[in-house]
Amino acid sequence: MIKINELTKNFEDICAVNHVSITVPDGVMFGLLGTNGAGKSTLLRMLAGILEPDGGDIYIDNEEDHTHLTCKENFFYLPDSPYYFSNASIEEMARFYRNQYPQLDIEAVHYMSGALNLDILCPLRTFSKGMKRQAFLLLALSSNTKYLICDEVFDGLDPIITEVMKNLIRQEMKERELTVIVASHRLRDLQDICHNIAILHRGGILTAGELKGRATDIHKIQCVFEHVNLDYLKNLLDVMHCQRDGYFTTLIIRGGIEVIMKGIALADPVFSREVPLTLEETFMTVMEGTGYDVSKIL
Ligand SMILES: Nc1ncnc2c1ncn2[C@@H]1O[C@H](COP(=O)(O)OP(=O)(O)OP(=O)(O)O)[C@@H](O)[C@H]1O
Repeated sequence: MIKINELTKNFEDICAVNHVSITVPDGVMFGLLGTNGAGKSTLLRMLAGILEPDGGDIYIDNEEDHTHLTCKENFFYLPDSPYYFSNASIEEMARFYRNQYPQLDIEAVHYMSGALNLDILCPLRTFSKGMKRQAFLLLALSSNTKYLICDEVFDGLDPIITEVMKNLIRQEMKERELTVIVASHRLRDLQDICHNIAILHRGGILTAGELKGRATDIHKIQCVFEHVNLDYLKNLLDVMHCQRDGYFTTLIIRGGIEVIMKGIALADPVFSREVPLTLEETFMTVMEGTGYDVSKIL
């Protein structure tokens, strides 16, 4: 388990990460979402031990000093543009990574490269962007680390390979409790694989919680009213977004679901029910709440 407590990083007068606290349970995929410049990469780089925090603590499996060698063996950090030697192939990179990750499974590298139709001996510089991403993801998964930290994970992958990679990651999470922390803007790709998310903005956390549970405390309620009094509802509940479409009124509301449903019942609906909120809707609603111009994102 990773526990981040009040983590802070400044670059001169920019506060890139501002007192962020997050807990990442074992065996899950944790998605870090946020606008450009929100602080996602900086947070990941501190987790990977590349950047020194200015404040706060990182506990890995209850150990505070995660720069310790045994901890490093448990971390694979995959940056947005991974480094490789000029003529290196997948096989050479596997041998290089084996110095840091003695548990790296060379057979798995061969198997996955074959399954993905990647030439294991071909220089990586001749690969397309998506092929390079596949190569580094398979190297990362074969390294058998407990934690995989990715700055963008499915970027550049076509829809079929994205599904293949998701399945490989799911398998590793299930079989050996691999924990993946990923910063990404590809919300649709994260929707069905992330267990937990945190939305960052200007270095701080806007919301965090389980994606499928109700821990984010944002709910989407579809209602039909004979006579709707939106002002009444807005006074009663923290209505973040409201859309009317024919008979239907769709409300996105922050708060506990029981309180929300009781509040809606007071407005005397003909019909009301909670419907699932997509990751995009969660993100847009949270960002709208900060006054962010969401049209910049879409
Ligand atoms: N090495 C650096 N020197 C100075 N400022 C930096 C440095 N790295 C990041 N920053 C600043 O810190 C803030 C957070 O940057 P970061 O790269 O963590 O954002 P991000 O959420 O990953 O953004 P994006 O989605 O665009 O990749 C930005 O304002 C950025 O300009």
